[in-house]
Amino acid sequence: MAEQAVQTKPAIRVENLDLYYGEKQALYNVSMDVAENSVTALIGPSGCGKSTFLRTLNRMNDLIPGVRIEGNIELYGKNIYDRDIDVEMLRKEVGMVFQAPNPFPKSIYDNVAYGPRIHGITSKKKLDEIVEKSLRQAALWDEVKDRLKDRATGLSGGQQQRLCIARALAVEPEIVLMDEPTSALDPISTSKIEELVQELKEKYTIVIVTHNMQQAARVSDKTAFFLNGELIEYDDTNTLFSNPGNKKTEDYITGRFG
Ligand SMILES: Nc1ncnc2c1ncn2[C@@H]1O[C@H](COP(=O)(O)OP(=O)(O)OP(=O)(O)O)[C@@H](O)[C@H]1O
Repeated sequence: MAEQAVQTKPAIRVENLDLYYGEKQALYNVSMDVAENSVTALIGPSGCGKSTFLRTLNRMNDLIPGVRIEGNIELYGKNIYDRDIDVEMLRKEVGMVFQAPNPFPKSIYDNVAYGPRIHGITSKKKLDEIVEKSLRQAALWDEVKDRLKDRATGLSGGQQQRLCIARALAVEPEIVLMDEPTSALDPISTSKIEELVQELKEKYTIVIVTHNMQQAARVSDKTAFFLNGELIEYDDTNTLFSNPGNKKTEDYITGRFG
């Protein structure tokens, strides 16, 4: 019997996605599959729709008045825009890390324990375990283990961003969305986050918006190039950067515009 190729289901499947802010269309017929345990980078010039697209994946655009979405987004085969979707649960499954580190004005411990507490975990022992595990996963534990009760806002910018990653991981998401997570950070903190992204894909599926093409090339398995709300090219990162299939991609990655 002929050997059959193993078909792995994508973690995320986007089909024919259009998004409008009022009258203005910001995404045009975007389709994309994202494989589990991979890093996907979204690149493109300012205003091309990268952040808008990222936010559709955990329905963060729902919070913006006048947004209209057509098309389908499935997470493990389930349409996340179905009526019966619990958006709170969706955002637990699909965590998010933002451009500027935004820890709560609470202790380091309470920042990480925040999500688990909201989801009903009260046992001190269990919370201690989650806090330690999440901080370890975010490569921050050793730096903060002796000052968990200190205020998070006293950490450096890079540490705050790793804390925000730990906070996102504490509720055990499947997918982590990152919107330019290093744009406010110095080069050393940036490389720490980049290393971390590589480690995290063992357990999580990561979609990251970046302005920095070198960063996309360093951290991602697949890259999606957006222009004026359209997905122009989506391919293995090596292929997209070394042998782009579209002239517009080539012009962008060689710095002809952007
Ligand atoms: N809340 C909003 N209301 C109306 N229009 C918006 C809103 N957010 C974004 N847009 C518009 O949608 C388009 C895509 O914006 P988006 O922020 O997704 O692009 P981007 O590629 O992430 O840009 P940048 O790299 O500058 O963050 C732009 O034309 C932008 O002006």
